[in-house]
Formats: sequence, C-alpha cells, structure tokens
Amino acid sequence: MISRQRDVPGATSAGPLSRRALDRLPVYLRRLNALAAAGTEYVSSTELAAAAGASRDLVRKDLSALGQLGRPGKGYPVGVLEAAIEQILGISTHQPVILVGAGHLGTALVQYGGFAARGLDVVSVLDADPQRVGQPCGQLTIEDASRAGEVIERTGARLAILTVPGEAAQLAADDLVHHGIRGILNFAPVELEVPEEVSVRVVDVSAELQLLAFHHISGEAGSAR
Ligand SMILES: NC(=O)c1ccc[n+]([C@@H]2O[C@H](COP(=O)([O-])OP(=O)(O)OC[C@H]3O[C@@H](n4cnc5c(N)ncnc54)[C@H](O)[C@@H]3O)[C@@H](O)[C@H]2O)c1
Repeated sequence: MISRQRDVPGATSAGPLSRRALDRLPVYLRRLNALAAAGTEYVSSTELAAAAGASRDLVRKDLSALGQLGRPGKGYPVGVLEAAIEQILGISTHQPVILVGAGHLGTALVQYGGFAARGLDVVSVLDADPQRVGQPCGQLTIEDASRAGEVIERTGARLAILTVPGEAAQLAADDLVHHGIRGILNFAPVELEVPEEVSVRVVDVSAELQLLAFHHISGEAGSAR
C-alpha cells in the first residue's frame, strides 16, 4: 500500500515508538489475533518477524517500547501483547469513522465487516448525489454530504474514509477538516493538502499492482540472465 503518514510517533510507557514501528504494530496484531483464536499462549519474535517481513532484532526493538513483555525461554504472552498493541492503536476504545462517497468503492467498504474487529466503527456514510441520499448502504442510510458538520458533531468522528472522485476530493477534505476530522484515509487519486495536524494515508491499488508488475518483470529479467 502506498501510504503517507503525517501523524506523530506514539508515546508508550516504555518510550516513544518510531513511525515505522507504529506501522508494523497492526501486522503483529493480525498475527496475534490469529494465534489467540487458535488458543496459542506464547509467540516468538521469530514468528512475528516472519509475519511482518522484518528481522527478529527489529521486532524485539519494537516490542521493547511496549514494556518488559517477553518471558525468557517462552516468548511473548499472546494475550498480553495483543492488549498492549490494541491499547496503543486505540482499538480497545472504538473509534467512530465516517465514509464520504457512497459509490462503488465506498459502498463495498461500508459493507466490509472487518473494521469492528480493528476497533473502528463506520458510523455514517455520506454522498453529494441527491439520488443516493436516503438510500440504504449496508446497515446505514446515506446522509447528505453537505451536512457533514452535523454528522461529525453527532458521531464525534475524527477519522474519515474518502472515496469521492478525484476532482471532488480536495473540497470534500477541506470541509471534513473544517468540521473536526483529523485523520483521512484517501482513496481518491489526488494528493490532498491538509493542515499539519491532520494525518492523511493514501491507498493506491494501481500503484501497488505496478510495483508488483515491476518486481515480477525485473525478477524474470534477473533469472533470464
Ligand atoms: N486507491 C485505489 O486503489 C482506488 C481504487 C478504486 C477507486 N479509487 C478511487 O476511489 C474513488 C471512488 O471510486 P468509485 O469507483 O467508487 O467511484 P463512484 O463514482 O462509483 O463513487 C463516487 C461517489 O462519490 C460521490 N461524490 C461525488 N462528489 C462528492 C462529494 N463532494 N461529497 C460526497 N460524495 C461525493 C458520488 O455521488 C458517488 O456516489 C475515485 O476517486 C476513484 O478514483 C481508488
């Protein structure tokens, strides 16, 4: 995923986590969730390193910022580590999220059931098209994007997913930021300009595919040599 993050690194009881370490936490957490579901009690740094595509030393360094959680000869207690990471990522307290742009992509995302397990609740979906306002979208009813301010005040959302066409994205983002949104997951193919205190992450599936194609082609070229 091509992503750009402008938020500050996390502070933990054991010290600050770098931005890159913060980026790895959700990957560790995904592995920990699977291990917990399978009833596994301890996990090694080697296993987490394999899941994250990182070195064992890096995993140990990342996790040392969460406190003295490792047990000699056993590894990390899965439940304890899960809880520590969830706390840092704010997953133990559910975060309301709004989605702006209830088209093909937006509708699919609203209907995705996996956000809640990550501590995220999509609480409102908005669109500018009067034909779409009032229509059902998953469990929600599409609200009028011109009333984003009221929706943000009502829901307390600070995070938004932006799935509007590129030409509408900057104005939509300006409006969201004006009304208190502080984190935007942007799918639109434009670079948003936002104030320093607002975090933007960009999702670009095409760029990811291009990268894969590049690696595939250069891999083939390398093996043909
Ligand atoms: N990043 C990726 O990998 C990726 C993949 C697919 C699509 N996209 C992008 O996601 C966006 C949505 O794609 P789609 O296929 O769902 O498009 P779509 O046309 O189906 O949906 C866009 C929706 O946004 C609404 N809209 C337009 N202006 C708005 C505004 N100011 N406020 C609120 N809603 C508004 C439209 O009424 C429409 O319902 C596009 O920008 C597209 O380029 C990105």
